[in-house]
Amino acid sequence: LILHSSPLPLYCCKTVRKMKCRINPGNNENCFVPISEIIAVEETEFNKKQRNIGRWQKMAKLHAFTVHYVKKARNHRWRCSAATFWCVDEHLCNQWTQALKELLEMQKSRPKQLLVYINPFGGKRQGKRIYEQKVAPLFSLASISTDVVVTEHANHAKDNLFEVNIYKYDGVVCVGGDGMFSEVMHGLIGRMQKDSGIDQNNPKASLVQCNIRIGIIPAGSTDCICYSTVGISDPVTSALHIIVGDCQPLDVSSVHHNDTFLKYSVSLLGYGFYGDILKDSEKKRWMGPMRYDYSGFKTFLSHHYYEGTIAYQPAKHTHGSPRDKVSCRTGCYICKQSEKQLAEQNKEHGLKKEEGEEEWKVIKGKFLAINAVNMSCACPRSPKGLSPAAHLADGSADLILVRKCSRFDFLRYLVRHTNQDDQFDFPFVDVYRVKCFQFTSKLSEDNESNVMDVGKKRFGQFCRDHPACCCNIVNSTWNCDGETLDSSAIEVRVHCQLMKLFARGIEEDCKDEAGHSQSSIEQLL
Ligand SMILES: Nc1ncnc2c1ncn2[C@@H]1O[C@H](COP(=O)(O)OP(=O)(O)OP(=O)(O)O)[C@@H](O)[C@H]1O
Ligand SMILES: CCCCCCCCCCCCC/C=C/[C@@H](O)[C@H](CO)NC(=O)CCCCC
Ligand SMILES: [Ca+2]
Repeated sequence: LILHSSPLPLYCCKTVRKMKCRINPGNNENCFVPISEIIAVEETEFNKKQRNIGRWQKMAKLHAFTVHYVKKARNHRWRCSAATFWCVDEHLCNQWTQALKELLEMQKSRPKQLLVYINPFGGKRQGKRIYEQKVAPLFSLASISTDVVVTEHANHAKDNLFEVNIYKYDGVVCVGGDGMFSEVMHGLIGRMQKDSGIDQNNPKASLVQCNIRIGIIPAGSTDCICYSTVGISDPVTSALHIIVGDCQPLDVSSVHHNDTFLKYSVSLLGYGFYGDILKDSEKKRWMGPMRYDYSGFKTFLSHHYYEGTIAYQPAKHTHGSPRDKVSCRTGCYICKQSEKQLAEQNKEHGLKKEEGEEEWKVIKGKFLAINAVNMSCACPRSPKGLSPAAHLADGSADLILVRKCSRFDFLRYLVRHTNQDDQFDFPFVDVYRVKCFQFTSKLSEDNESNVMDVGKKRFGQFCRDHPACCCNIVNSTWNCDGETLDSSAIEVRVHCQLMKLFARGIEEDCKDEAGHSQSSIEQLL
């Protein structure tokens, strides 16, 4: 929709929230709105205030309609803006309204019915207010009907997803943080496997893709998944991505221990530093999002390292590397290629044979942190994330090994998560792009081979009681997307594009001076 240069005698006024378009066709300030970014079209009553503009004042009767559309602001923020058009010809006005409504009806990827779960206790406990004040009015404007469940306890959403008729919905929305998203994801993926007769406890099982998209309205403490897939943690922006029906496939890792399914992960699987932060911060939930800063500082000072063995299979199917200078962006070429290649491989060889044939690389050592990330893990604390070049949907994870080093060096490493310097450019940091890996701690290896004597056990207890001790005898815990895992020995496999989000990845910022996006010219009406 080109707002000012229509050949028809339609006029646009700067009504609801300033819109930079003019009725003068000679003016250069065009405003392009792709149909895909129109939120709604409404017949509008022309009130006295609006009529009271110069030459139109004398006209007898004016007919009008309003186009609500996505306005892209800076830093990936989206807002709902509106432009009202009017003319004297009622038939012409109706024709425009009808034509635009028909075009909107043709946008088949838009959701019509959503199931919404709100965690009232996530983050700063604002979930319910955020949904009611900022999101529900937009859904209603876009004629989306919703069934809303305010959760009453942890796992409420997950359990509910095994009971309801999920197939009548076009998507599931979670209002909360990464933990709430994880619940909904486990519910949906688990339900899909159950309905297809797939045993989640089999680490080699080919999981069934989940085509019901999840939308995240950020109201948590880290909101890493939202930030990494949209570029900002902002409820209105996320609601608009849901309304326009965006679709972003996402890799999911399955985590097993001895043929028992533990959890799925989409963002961070962290042992050592991030596991210890999480374990400590759980006791401080009352502090809200601040708990991570408190526990982060404490864990940094404790400077614990852990001994163990990692075995991994490199992700040979993907063209990218974790040291690339380019990041995953909307319509990412590498993600598309990986998807194609994996599909071909699976067709030719079958998954089991392929994995069985490939070599495993083994690394033993003492680590301050072992992090496996399926996406960059960008969040407001670290805008480029733990692995800036990680891809959302390439079927691989970046395995980051931070070996034992001095506190000062570890601090230098952490600080690089917040600036433009390369956090992998340290002799004590290694990063690999993998499709699966296994970890066993030295302690559990020793336990299994029965070499652990009583003295060591006592020493282990001593170290737990004295966090200032950096010794390597106690186990850490795995932080799986913000939840702790019970087992330290795990087996992880990345499932390429197992699920989909209402998002489009991070868009390249290409704003003109007026702040309008220049993309999607082909889609213009
Ligand atoms: N009504 C509820 N009462 C208690 N816990 C809940 C309720 N609803 C959901 N939960 C649990 O609360 C946990 C944390 O929620 P959420 O992720 O929304 O917030 P957060 O932990 O502050 O944010 P983040 O995960 O981004 O750090 C989730 O794992 C979820 O299982
Ligand atoms: C001197 C300044 C140093 C600053 C260093 C900042 C580095 C920050 C990196 C943040 C990476 C977040 C990864 C995301 C993990 C989420 O799945 C998880 C659930 O929400 N959050 C945490 O575990 C919470 C993790 C909180 C970490 C602080
Ligand atoms: Ca990935």
